[in-house]
Amino acid sequence: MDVVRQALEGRTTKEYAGLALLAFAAYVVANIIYNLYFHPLAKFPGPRAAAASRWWKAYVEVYKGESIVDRLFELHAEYGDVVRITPDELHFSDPKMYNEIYNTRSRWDKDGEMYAPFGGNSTMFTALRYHDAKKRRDLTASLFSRKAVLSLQGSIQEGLDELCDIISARSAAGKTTDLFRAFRCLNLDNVTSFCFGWSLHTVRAPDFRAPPLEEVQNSHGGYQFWKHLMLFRAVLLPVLRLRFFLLWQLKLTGYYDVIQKLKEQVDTLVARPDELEAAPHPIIFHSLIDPAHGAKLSAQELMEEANMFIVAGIGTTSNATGAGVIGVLSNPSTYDKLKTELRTAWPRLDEKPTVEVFESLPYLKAVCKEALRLSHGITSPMLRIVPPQGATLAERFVPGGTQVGVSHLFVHLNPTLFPDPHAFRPERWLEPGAESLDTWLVAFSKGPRSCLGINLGWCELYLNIANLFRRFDLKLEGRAKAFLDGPRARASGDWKDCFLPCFEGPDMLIHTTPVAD
Ligand code: HEM
Repeated sequence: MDVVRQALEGRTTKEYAGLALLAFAAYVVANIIYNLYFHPLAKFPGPRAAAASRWWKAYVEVYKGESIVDRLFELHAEYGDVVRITPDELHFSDPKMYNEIYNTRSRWDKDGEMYAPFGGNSTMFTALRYHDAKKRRDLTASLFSRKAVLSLQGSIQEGLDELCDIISARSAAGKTTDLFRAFRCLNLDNVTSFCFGWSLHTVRAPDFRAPPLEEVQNSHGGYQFWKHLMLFRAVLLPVLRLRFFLLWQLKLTGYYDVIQKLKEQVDTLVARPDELEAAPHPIIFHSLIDPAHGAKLSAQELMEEANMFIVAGIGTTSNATGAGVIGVLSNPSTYDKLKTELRTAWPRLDEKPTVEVFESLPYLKAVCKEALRLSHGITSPMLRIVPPQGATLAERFVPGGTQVGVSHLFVHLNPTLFPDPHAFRPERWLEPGAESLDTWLVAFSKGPRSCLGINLGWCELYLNIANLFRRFDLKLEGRAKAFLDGPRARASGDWKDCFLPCFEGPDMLIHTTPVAD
């Protein structure tokens, strides 16, 4: 210490700054040398720049604006089944590793950096530890059971009826419809009415350009920035929150409408829990607020949990619907088979079948599975932390603390499991032995952190596809947002990986003609 003190004594500010810079440079160099030669993952293959520093991945995702999944396909082709893509992170390409990492036995923590941009770790989705998430999950799980979802299918069908009326009116006026936007609106309305008992009726927005959704869509690009820049996040997130707060105070429209409505509801229910009785059906607040003992979570936690359901529920379901629509329209024989099956099961338009009937239709089911396969659910590798004792993955020992993941694309686009993987081919789910493929449909993920909303997601998807293709003749105008027809060299086609796929391609404009019975 004396040596350090002597070295620092009597220096000018400039010299102090120089020394600090030198110390920092020495730290960076030492860190790089450690990462390359002495780190427990040093023997795993991958680009040297990626092994040296986290900045390589940040460079690809933030500076170059690329999807890491595209790089991962190239890297696995070069280095094999396991690739080190940051000093502490491994990605696996073998679909079998998906089941090793995301399964009911393993209760590995989520990675803090990946989930931090969604705001703290106070919700079920962002809680890093399994036990914390489970406590929250248990509170609302019954609301998302198959029985509960089926009992509320009528309200989802009502929303679809309104959407179909709007599409019919547009068609009568000679307008095409951006079905990607239309279904995002519908899914937002569904999530709020299912979870909170009210709807903003965003399907009524002109051209389905609902301000809350346009804002969410435009803010997706920021995800990679916030994920990587820890320092920025620590300093800027409070500033950003202040901005949100000010905008909200100024009563600007957009996502603040949603937050405002939620806040009014939460404040009312926390103050007067007996008002829950006025809800049209069981909602999440029945589970989170006990009329006898008050709220189980604070008002702030209730708000965050509620907001999380919206974030989790809109993009995923509408992406799957979009992939289904594009997929069916990309092949005339798929279109004809689906229409024929739907017409037989639903002969009179005014007698709408239930979702249980739709679930029994083999071709529709295969279309929905193919839509989920090619929309992927979540596209980023969902990083999990190997527990302290380490684990054996792909026949190699992986030390505790390592971030590991398998992107859904490496399962869904695996050519051995799904030959000609980019093709939308529902028939693959109907061929002999196809039941075994179900294991590899991982759009909702697997294990204890898999999707809580899976029953709602399936129910919406069946109803969306069935109603659209039974009630309208559809024709794609030009090229659409592509899940399927993007350049094959880029696995991601027209989207960028922002946790979910974030679309950059042209609008999904569809000519719709209402059909008579
Ligand atoms: C097709 C539709 C959907 C797909 C493909 C999907 C996919 C997923 C995936 C892959 C996860 C795991 C995320 C991770 O581990 O990082 C997840 C989690 C979750 N999803 Fe979904 N989701 C869909 C619809 C919904 C809906 C409609 C809701 C509810 C409104 C919902 C609520 C949730 C919640 C609460 C979690 C967090 C579970 C936890 O961490 O324990 N999802 N979803």
